[in-house]
Amino acid sequence: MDRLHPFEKETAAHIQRHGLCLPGETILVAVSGGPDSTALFCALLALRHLLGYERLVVAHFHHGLRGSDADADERFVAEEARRAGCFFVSGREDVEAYRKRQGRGLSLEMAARECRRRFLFAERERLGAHRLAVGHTADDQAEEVLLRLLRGTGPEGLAAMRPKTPEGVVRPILWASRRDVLAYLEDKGRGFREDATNREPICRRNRLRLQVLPALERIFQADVRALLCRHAELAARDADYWRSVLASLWDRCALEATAGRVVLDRRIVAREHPAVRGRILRKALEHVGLSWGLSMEHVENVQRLVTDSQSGRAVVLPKGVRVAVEGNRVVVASAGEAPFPGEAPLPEPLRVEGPGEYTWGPWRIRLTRAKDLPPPGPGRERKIRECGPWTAYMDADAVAWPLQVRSFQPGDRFRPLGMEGTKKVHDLLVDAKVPKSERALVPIVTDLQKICWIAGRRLDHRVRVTPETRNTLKISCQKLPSLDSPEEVPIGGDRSRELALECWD
Ligand SMILES: Nc1ncnc2c1ncn2[C@@H]1O[C@H](COP(=O)(O)OP(=O)(O)OP(=O)(O)O)[C@@H](O)[C@H]1O
Repeated sequence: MDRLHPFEKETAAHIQRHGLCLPGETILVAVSGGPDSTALFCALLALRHLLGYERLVVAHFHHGLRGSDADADERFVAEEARRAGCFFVSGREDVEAYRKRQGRGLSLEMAARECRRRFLFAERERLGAHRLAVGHTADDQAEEVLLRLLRGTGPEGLAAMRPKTPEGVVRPILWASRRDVLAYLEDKGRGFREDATNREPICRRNRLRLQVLPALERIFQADVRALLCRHAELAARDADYWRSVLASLWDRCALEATAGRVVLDRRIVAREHPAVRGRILRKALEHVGLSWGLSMEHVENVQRLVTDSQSGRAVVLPKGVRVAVEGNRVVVASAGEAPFPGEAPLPEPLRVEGPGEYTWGPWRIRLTRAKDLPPPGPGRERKIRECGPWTAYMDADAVAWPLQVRSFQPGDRFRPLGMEGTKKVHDLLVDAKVPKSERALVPIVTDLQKICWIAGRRLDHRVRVTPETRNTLKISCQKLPSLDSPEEVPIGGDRSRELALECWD
């Protein structure tokens, strides 16, 4: 122990304090070649005998970005592993291609992270490693706390990165600042690779690191990073407390909990303090798969439903999740599940990659390249005017692919064709007297950015066909016959005129 560097001693203490690894385990160390993960690898190597690991395996992921620099990073890490006598594994994926394929509006940073995680977890599984060690530091933690605070994640989110996660990811140098890391590497005479993009203010995280945190430290004349890390520790302690409170409350109030459906005892939930009620409702929403994309307003709406609404009322949340109150029960149902017995489940969102025929709920949706439109002029205007409310023509070049067909979600807004400002979709449906029970079945066509078309109602201004439009998409919806209403919804109707006139405003 005496021969250990202070950085290594501190890392050993952190590992032991949080129970990050046990003797006899195999650890997969994720090494980018940057200073943090190089220091992590170096410290874990030095602690190998003290902590009694069975094996250290080095994993490196090549993101297919940054050209020859990334090749050199891979060679550097492979060489470090070879010199230390450790087994080395590497993986590679074209992140840009992955991002395009996913079409979820992922940033390059997010796509890189997803690809890297997939690779690291798959390798851990394949090699039977017990832990996956990553080189996050206290500086990364401070950035993460600030990012989450500004994203409005709520108190639990401020716990940010934990030293150890339920999936077996461990962060042995989460205690260390970047300054500690650099001093350690210098003392050990270890080189590392530098990613030049880390020094450019190209994404929010980099801007926080390079501009905001230094400014805050100047203004407050304090170690703001350490204060933010302290917040994370306190928030983690509170989050652990809440977890145990919620577990026992869940046992009392969850009457049923399957993969897509949770039924809670409304009397118990309504009696609780709003802070507890909000958390138990969030837990139920997480249970049916809704953890991201929930705003505070969504949770407030659900709270109000539980405390103030009459039986039979429901609210629709992102991803088509519905919460309904029925007598003394609160039913939380995922998109494919029905909240009330006998009620049709909401259709799952439908991804539309290109022209073709699709089915979404009770609708047949046809998307074609509009070859039937005459060139710009009165003929084209007439054609659009006469297409009826269940068909729309859109400027194909104004659309960010892929399209999606989904139900109305609270907070949905769009700019109806011909209007100056935006309008709430909810208000549009209410004004159009669409019965509440049918609102969720109105097909809403969106692209990667926003709403494009509300079938039967309005097109969004952004995707309208103009005299400059070169490529046009034609989309139409037709209701499939059902046992209750064997008639198909007629195509056409009074709104066709209105729509076409708006088109040329
Ligand atoms: N290309 C990669 N291959 C393997 N592991 C990686 C790679 N990129 C990141 N990691 C792991 O994820 C951790 C956090 O990644 P992040 O991009 O935040 O790196 P960082 O804080 O700049 O660290 P480093 O200085 O090690 O690059 C890294 O410390 C490392 O353990």
